Amino acid sequence: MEDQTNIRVVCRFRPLNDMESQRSQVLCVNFISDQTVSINSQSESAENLKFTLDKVFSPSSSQESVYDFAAKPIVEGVMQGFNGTVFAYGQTSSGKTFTMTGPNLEDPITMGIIPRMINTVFESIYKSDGNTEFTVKISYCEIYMEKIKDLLNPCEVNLKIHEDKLKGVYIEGIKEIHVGNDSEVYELMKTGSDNREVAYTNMNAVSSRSHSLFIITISQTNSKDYSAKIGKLFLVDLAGSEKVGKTGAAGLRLEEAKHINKSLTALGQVIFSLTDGKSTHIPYRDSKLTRVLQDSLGGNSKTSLIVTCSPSPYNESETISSLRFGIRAKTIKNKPKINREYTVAELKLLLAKSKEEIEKRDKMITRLEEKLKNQGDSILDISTSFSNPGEKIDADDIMDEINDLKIRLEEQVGISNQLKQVNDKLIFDLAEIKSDHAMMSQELKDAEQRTSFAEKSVKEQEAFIQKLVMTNESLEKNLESETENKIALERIVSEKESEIIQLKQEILMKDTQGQQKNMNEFRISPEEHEELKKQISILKKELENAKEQKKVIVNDLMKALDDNQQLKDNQLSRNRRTGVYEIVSPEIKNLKEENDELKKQLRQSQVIGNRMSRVQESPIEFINIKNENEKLKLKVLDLQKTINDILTIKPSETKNQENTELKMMIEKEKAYFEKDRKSWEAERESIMRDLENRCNRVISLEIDLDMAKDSYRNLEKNIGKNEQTLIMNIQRMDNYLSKLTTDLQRELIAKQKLVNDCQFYEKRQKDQEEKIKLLENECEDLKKKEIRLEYKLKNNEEEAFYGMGVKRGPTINFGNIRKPIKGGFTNDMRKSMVLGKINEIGK
Ligand SMILES: Nc1ncnc2c1ncn2[C@@H]1O[C@H](COP(=O)(O)OP(=O)(O)OP(=O)(O)O)[C@@H](O)[C@H]1O
Repeated sequence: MEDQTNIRVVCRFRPLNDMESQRSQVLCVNFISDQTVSINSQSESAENLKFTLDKVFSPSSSQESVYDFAAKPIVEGVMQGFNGTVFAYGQTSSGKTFTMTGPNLEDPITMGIIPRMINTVFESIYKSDGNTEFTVKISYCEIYMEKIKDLLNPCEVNLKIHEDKLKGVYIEGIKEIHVGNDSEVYELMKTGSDNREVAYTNMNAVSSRSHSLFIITISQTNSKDYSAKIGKLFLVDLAGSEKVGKTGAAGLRLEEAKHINKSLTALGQVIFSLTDGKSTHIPYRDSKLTRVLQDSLGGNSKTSLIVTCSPSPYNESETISSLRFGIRAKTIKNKPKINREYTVAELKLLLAKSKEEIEKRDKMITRLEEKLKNQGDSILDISTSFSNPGEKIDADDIMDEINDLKIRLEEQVGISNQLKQVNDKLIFDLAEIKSDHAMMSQELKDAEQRTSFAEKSVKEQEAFIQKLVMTNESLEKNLESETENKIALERIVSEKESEIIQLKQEILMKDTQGQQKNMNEFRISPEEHEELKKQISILKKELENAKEQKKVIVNDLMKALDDNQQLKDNQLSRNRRTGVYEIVSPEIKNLKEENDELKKQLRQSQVIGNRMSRVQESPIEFINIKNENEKLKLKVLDLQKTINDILTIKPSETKNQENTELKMMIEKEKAYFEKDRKSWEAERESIMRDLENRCNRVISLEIDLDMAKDSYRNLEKNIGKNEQTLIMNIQRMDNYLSKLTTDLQRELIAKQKLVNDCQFYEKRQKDQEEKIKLLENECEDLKKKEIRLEYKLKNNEEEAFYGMGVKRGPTINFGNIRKPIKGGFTNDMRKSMVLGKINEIGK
């Protein structure tokens, strides 16, 4: 018979909060003892409001003390393979979340029941002997508006509840996460809490609008005797029972409140039905909450209920109703049992016992048979002794013997039933193993497929890498040719620059002050240089021509001057004769002097003419000539003026004729001078024009040069840019290559892992196959044994009923059990073990 235990119910009062203290500092509660509390109320008598629970915690109680009393025994039970539940019930803001979770998960003082339980679980695991393998799985969900949402997989918002013979009540499809230490659990708690539905209400700044369920599943496997246990722990933080008026709920909050109150009413109904002693139907299915808590309330679970209360008179009625709820729940009886599997040793013992019993029965049967033979067919002679043939026996002895046989028969039936159960279980395990086998074969196939995919992708990547390497090579070639181009260009540019420097030097040599503005940057191309040379030679030629012309002019002028001199001499002699000489002699003298000067200057101009031939070498010469020309021009003008002045002198009548002749001569001279001057002027202008052209040409060449320089700079920049782009491309290619290499390595590792997995699965599969074979053999043996047993039992029954002389079938020999019976594992455990192994391989 299963042991029944009551739900452990405690209540916890929190301190007054700010709002309550402002209303009244007085408490509505009297702590009579550590198990009894009474509420002061105007409406009801104190006696009615006295509540005795398993424990009462005052506002000063610590988190640790609540845990030690209300939760620690539950978690200890879970470690032994029991199911356990701790749930907090109370009005909104009464301290349910504070008690269950606590304000800080990792603070040893304020941490609530859930983190403390996790600590205890892991401590127990660490302390356990090395023969037991544990797995711890966490699930976390909430029931919000009658829908179950997976808090560790928030996209699942409407999970379904199912029930099954082996698993009991469970939430289908809920995410179960394996954990290895308490920090991992805290992380999951935080993640889950972030996904919870909470809201601000008038009563609580962070009020839970849903019931939360934190589920810890602890599986244990003993590696020595293969016994296995599974304990499931439900930690439930209910949404607050609340008065809509007080919380100020409206809209969505009101809808939430309606659902909360509805599910809490259903919980109350379940508790009422469980405890009224009359109900045959327990309305677990009325709400998701009661359905999930089915095992915790009246089922296979050790359960604690923590009723949280406010000590303020303002919440007096809610406190009373919560305590009444607790009192009612206290009478619920649960039937917790260890969720375990038979060990091999236990099964062996069971079989050995059966074997022994069967042998005993066989002996008895033989003896009875012998007796029957000795006694003949008369079954009426019951005075025959069983033990000593021939001796008269007592009828009471025979009746005792028959009773004894009956008891043994019952025992045999019990053993047979047990064996039947074991057999059923083995058949079930066999089916599971077969399905596992199929699953693993599928996984193996998948793994093989993945391996072939991986190999294919590795090949593709290798081809791609090959392609990239080729691209890289061609890019490198391009870069090389670009670099060569660049070097060639640089060479050309440097040649040009040296030419330009040369030209610059040449031009600098020709540079004149004032005419040349800023020739520092002067650079021309060789073509332009050639062009310039050509122009200079043309200029030279022109200059030669001009020189020739000038020579002619100078000769003419010299001749004219000689003629003039002669004329003057004649005039002088004539004047001497006529007495005019005295008058004009100073002017004539001056004129002569001027004439001499002019001659001198003309000679000089010949020198200048020669210098002009060198003008192409230096514009300075040209300027000098120009200046001298200007001076000469001025002198000619002066001379002209003097001649004019002389001509304007009114001589005596006798002189008039000579004067006229002189005038004519002077006019003639003047005409020569004028002609000469004009030709000089023309020559000067042509030189000036030429110079101007050359300057313009130089400027245009300078502009062209600047443009060439710009395009060179652009070219250089572009080359730089191209080079940079190429370098970047190469770097990118390098990076991509190294990434691909890493990917390849990763793929290879994954492939290796897959191969390992495959090997592991293959091995596992072989093991499973062996196990299946073993189990099948064992099944066969058991079946045979069962048949034999049934047969024997039937015989015994018949024998006992009819006495001796009953016809019996042939005797079946019992075969020895050849191999020990190994306890099977549940599917969950097997999976978790596999996962554990995979994780190990992964590490
Ligand atoms: N025992 C306690 N000691 C100190 N402070 C407490 C205690 N219990 C609750 N509190 C404080 O009271 C406030 C409400 O508590 P909590 O949120 O745990 O209430 P609740 O019952 O979970 O409310 P709801 O149902 O609205 O979610 C919080 O600020 C909490 O820190």
